[in-house]
Amino acid sequence: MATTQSGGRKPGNSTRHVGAVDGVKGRAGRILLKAADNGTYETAKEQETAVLVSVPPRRQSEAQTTEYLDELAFLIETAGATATKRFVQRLEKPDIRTYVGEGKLAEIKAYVQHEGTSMVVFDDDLSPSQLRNLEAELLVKIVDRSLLILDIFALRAKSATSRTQVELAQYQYLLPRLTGLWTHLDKQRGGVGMKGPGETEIETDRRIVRDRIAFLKEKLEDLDKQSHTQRKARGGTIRVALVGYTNVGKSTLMNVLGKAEVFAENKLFATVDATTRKVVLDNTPFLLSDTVGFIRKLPTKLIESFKSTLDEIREADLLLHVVDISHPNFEEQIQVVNDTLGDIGAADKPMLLVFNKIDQYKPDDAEQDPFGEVLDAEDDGTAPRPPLAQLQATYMAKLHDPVVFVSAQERTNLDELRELLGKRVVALHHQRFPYQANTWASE
Ligand SMILES: Nc1nc2c(ncn2[C@@H]2O[C@H](COP(=O)(O)OP(=O)(O)OP(=O)(O)O)[C@@H](O)[C@H]2O)c(=O)[nH]1
Ligand SMILES: [Mg+2]
Repeated sequence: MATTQSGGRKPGNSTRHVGAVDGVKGRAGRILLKAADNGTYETAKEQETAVLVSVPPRRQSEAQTTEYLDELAFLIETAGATATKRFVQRLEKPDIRTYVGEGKLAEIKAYVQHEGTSMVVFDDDLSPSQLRNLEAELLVKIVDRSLLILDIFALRAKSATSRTQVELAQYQYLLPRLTGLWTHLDKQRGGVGMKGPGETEIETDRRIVRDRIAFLKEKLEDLDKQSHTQRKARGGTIRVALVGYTNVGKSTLMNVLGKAEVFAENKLFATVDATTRKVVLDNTPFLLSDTVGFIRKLPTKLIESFKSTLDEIREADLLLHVVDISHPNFEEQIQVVNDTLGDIGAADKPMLLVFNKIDQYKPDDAEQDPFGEVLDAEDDGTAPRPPLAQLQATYMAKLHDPVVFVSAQERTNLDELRELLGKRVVALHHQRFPYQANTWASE
């Protein structure tokens, strides 16, 4: 594994930006864990370590900050490294030069050098100049949120389409960052057997990257035409898409509803490729698609390049919005999903809210039966966790729509979900195809 050691860079591949080496070769490459020359990915022999850094606004609660850092740690773990330390600095906004202030930067540097940490991970996107300054100062791999998410997507993407989509997003991320990343290294290098790239080489690389972006866009258009034709062929059937925050249990639900074998794992972005299965409820067949999960601060370039995967959502007749009720931030996650649906032009779709993982849900009084009485919550800055019955009533009143509480894993209340889903599908079917019988005969 090409790990950049603390305090010094390995000659060779680390003189370029972390994404560049695999990128210029022209395939969606891993960034944190480097691909071997033969194109296979090494399993980490020695785990990479990461320091997490966040600059929350002053008004953000302590609990919220911890939640966000927990999520970042989870992302890092999913990418194959371990978070060993967290640095938080409350600022009105991040420092324009180095994201954190001077004092905090010195603190981080001291820690990284002492511990030999392999990378520093930032819970936001860094500007090209911040990235350059931080690399020059900390002398280890600098990873921002987009780079990290792109890396996980590169790890997960399996189909030709999703691999092309990830690769496109990686190049788009890389392009504006090519310049700075080279120049500061030039200054540091000082000629000890490390002949650095000059401006001409940067220009050449930029051109290669631009060409590659154009090529990938074309390739995606072709792939898109094919999948559009495929989707059109399914024209006479109601389409339902599972949507939701990452790791809420969409694939698990797909497996139990669609009797499919979809990869589900307690890691973020287990699913990057959309999968579709035919399901029959109330004698009405429909197509159920499992889709990629959303996350806060999802890189916009990634959303754009994932257009054809997201078409699965845009073209659906009904969305099954899965929520992990046991997550302390589930309400914000609902909001992130709704906002992202808005961004991709799928905000006004009929939706059924499915609250999953009720087996893991603990109301504030853990002794209490989850469907029991309301109790006062302790004020520790986190939202109170009322009993499920109360939550259900609140959401049903708010949405004027039934909501279902299930455990996909424990198979709890799935009949209720099937009944509700079946009714919606039959209604949509009659609406869409008024002259068509809703039986297998029509298929
Ligand atoms: N306790 C509990 N765990 C569940 C339940 N449903 C799913 N899980 C677990 O949650 C984790 C994530 O499940 P997935 O089905 O992969 O979630 P996903 O929404 O498809 O995630 P991404 O594809 O990463 O967006 C897995 O470890 C599942 O076993 C549930 O009802 N209860
Ligand atoms: Mg999944």
